Parts: sequence; structure tokens; C-alpha cells
Amino acid sequence: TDLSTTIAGVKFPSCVMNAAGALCVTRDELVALGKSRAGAIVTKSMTVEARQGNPEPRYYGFPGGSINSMGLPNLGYRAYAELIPELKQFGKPVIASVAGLCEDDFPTIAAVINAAKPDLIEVNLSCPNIPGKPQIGYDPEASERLLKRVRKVITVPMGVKLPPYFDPAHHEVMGKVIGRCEVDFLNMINSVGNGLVVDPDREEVVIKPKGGFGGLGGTIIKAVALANVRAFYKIFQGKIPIIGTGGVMNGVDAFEHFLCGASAVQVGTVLVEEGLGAFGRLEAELAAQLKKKGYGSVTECRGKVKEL
Ligand SMILES: O=C(O)c1[nH]c(=O)[nH]c(=O)c1I
Repeated sequence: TDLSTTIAGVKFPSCVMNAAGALCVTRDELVALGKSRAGAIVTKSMTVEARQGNPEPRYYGFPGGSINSMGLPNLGYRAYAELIPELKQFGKPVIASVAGLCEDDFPTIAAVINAAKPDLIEVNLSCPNIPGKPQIGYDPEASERLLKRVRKVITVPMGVKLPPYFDPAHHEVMGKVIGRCEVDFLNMINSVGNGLVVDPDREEVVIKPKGGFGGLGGTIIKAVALANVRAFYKIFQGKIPIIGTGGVMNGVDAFEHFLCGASAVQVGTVLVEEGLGAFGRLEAELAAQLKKKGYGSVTECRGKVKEL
């Protein structure tokens, strides 16, 4: 079974890769991703200055998912610009995830990162965990302004990592914004922002930042992720490739993302919980599922989910 995929003209040896944020902050983590079965190396979203991130505990896994308020811990964009040439030696695409603490940070980072020639750049409009900072992706005007500014300085394929939307009207509005910004791929969804997990025995929240509020990931968000993948796949009639992120814990979850229109999938929670070995398991399970269903590749089943 062929598990390779192509996004914006870039060939991925496997359609399963890490989500920005999962095991991808340090050089050692990124090199380990390069040596693993991951289909790409996706960096942690980067800011201008290096950051320690939020106070711990800031990640908590539980049956069904995870909650995090990492607070953008990363080496700073200059360090990743220096790392990119080394990371490109592993025979798989390097995706640089660009964030920023303010709108002006994004083009500053994007211009320097673009010069380091990652295979693709993913603009993260959906970090939910910077205290006092609303998600850019929930502000269409700010999203359009920012995407147009970074598009001017990015010459490699540019994608956007979107937060979950919960209303078709929002899918429509963001679809129009994206259509006006020459976006080469989409990635959805980021974590479901500002959830709250409580430990009933200790009668406490489980993470420290923001009173325990954090982004949700894992099985519990799969249905939200699939809805967003499907909504944007339909809006763009499959013409903009979509990376499906959210709730992929096994091969069947990944298959569901492809049926809804994804061209590749990213994994976060399952990677943090299981480690890099998850890639081998996910690939084997996805290959078995495709074989069982009579599909020769993920491309064959893309967008094939039937309505009633
Ligand atoms: O807290 C984080 O660092 C973080 N956490 C997330 O769940 N999504 C993001 O985009 C980010 I930048």
C-alpha cells in the first residue's frame, strides 16, 4: 500500500508526521524525528526570541486526550534557521512552523526562515495559550492582513494552521480569507482552545497556566477536526491540500481524516503519550485499513466519505 503523499508539489515519503509542538522543540528532538518513520519533520512554532514557555505542569494526558498550555517554548527563529539545512538531510520534507507574539513578528520570522529554505512553511494562526492574546485565527481581518504580509516574503509553499471553527458561517468567512491570500495548503485543526480538565480526587485543575485552561487534543477532538477538514475540503472542492490534525490515535482515525478530504495527517497527543514508535504502528494500521477497504493509496480514498 502506498502511504506516500504530495502536498503543494512536495513529496512526502509517508503521509503521517508530527504536529508542530509534539517532540519537536530541540535539535535532538528534530533529528530523532528525521531518523524515525515520520513522513516529515515539523518544527515547534517559533517566535523571535527563545522562550521557556509557561510554568509547569503545562501538559496533562488522560484517557481520551490531552490538555496543554505550553506557552510557545522554542529556541527562537534564528536557531531553527540554522538547523534547517541539517534537518533537510533526512530525505523527508522539513516544515517550519511560524508563530509570533504579535503581528509584526510573523513577517520578520518568515523572511529569515524562508531564506533557510524549509520545504514548506506553516503559519500558525491558532496558538491558544499566550495569556492575554486571542487567537489570530478567530479574527478574519487580522488573519487576512497577516497572511498577505507573510505571503510577500515566503517563496516556498505556504500553509496556514487553523483553529477549530464551530459554525458553517465561520467556515465560509475563513474560506474567503484563505482564497484571497494565495495559500498553498491548510492544516486543521489546532487544539480546541481553552478547555478545562479537573481532577475530582484532588479537587484541582491539572495544569498551572491560565487557571488550568488549555488546548485540548486527542480522541475527544476528532469529531471537531473531521468536521473542519470536511468543511474546507468542500469549500475548496479539494483544490487546496489539507493536512488533517486532531484525534488521530490509530490507523482508522487517520483513514477517517483521508475520507473527509485530508492529503496527510499530523499527530500530537499520541506522539507525546507513545513516543516515536507510534509512527510505525500508525502506518501499519493505516496500510491494513486501506487494504481491507480495497484502496491502493491514501490518494484513492481522499474525500470519498459519503453523505446519506
Ligand atoms: O502552548 C503552545 O505552545 C501551543 N499549544 C497548542 O496547543 N497549540 C499551539 O499552536 C501552541 I504555539
